[in-house]
Amino acid sequence: MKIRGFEVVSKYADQGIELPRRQTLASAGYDLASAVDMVIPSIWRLNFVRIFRLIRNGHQLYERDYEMSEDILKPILVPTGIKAYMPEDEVLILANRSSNTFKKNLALPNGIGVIDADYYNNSKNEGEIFVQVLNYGVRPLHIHKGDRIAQGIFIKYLKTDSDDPVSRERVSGFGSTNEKGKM
Ligand SMILES: O=c1ccn([C@H]2C[C@H](O)[C@@H](COP(=O)(O)OP(=O)(O)OP(=O)(O)O)O2)c(=O)[nH]1
Ligand SMILES: [Mg+2]
Repeated sequence: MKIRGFEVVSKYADQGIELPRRQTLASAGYDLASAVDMVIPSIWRLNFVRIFRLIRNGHQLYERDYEMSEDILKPILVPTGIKAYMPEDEVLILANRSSNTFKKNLALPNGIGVIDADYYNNSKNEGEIFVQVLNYGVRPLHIHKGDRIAQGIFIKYLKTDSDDPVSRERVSGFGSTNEKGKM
């Protein structure tokens, strides 16, 4: 019987994606790895672009410059090629690995990632888990396919006496339940 677990999303089938594992008997987190090779640019460099625009515009920041720099500064999404299923009253919490901050200057800007049970197999991206990251080091960070990037911890969550969800299902993720739907 299926209760909770991980699966490879169909986009990455037969691409050698391994299912997340715990490293030791008493490790809480299942380590999630990057599904691709990619470069995470340094936020300093990105901020430099913003400052450069400021100077170029004679210290007058136009609305479009704000918009552009905000776009540039969006966190990078690292695909994992993995989806997680679990009972409705559970959630998979994505947490950073301590070694990411100590060795790689890599932060999860959302603090923790919340992977809802109903994200699994959603019609937009099949429930693929993405790890939001920011590289606060000064150099670009090269990530290789298979590098462990975050850890996922399954936990049960509680509901209030007057619990009344707005909708019965989710469409996708990263702002899908937002009325403006812009994420
Ligand atoms: O680091 C993350 C955080 C979230 N998600 C996916 C799973 C989660 O179920 C969905 C929605 O996340 P969340 O509820 O944190 O974002 P939101 O901004 O509230 O979006 P939504 O309106 O879709 O709930 O996005 C990830 O893949 N990685
Ligand atoms: Mg949400």
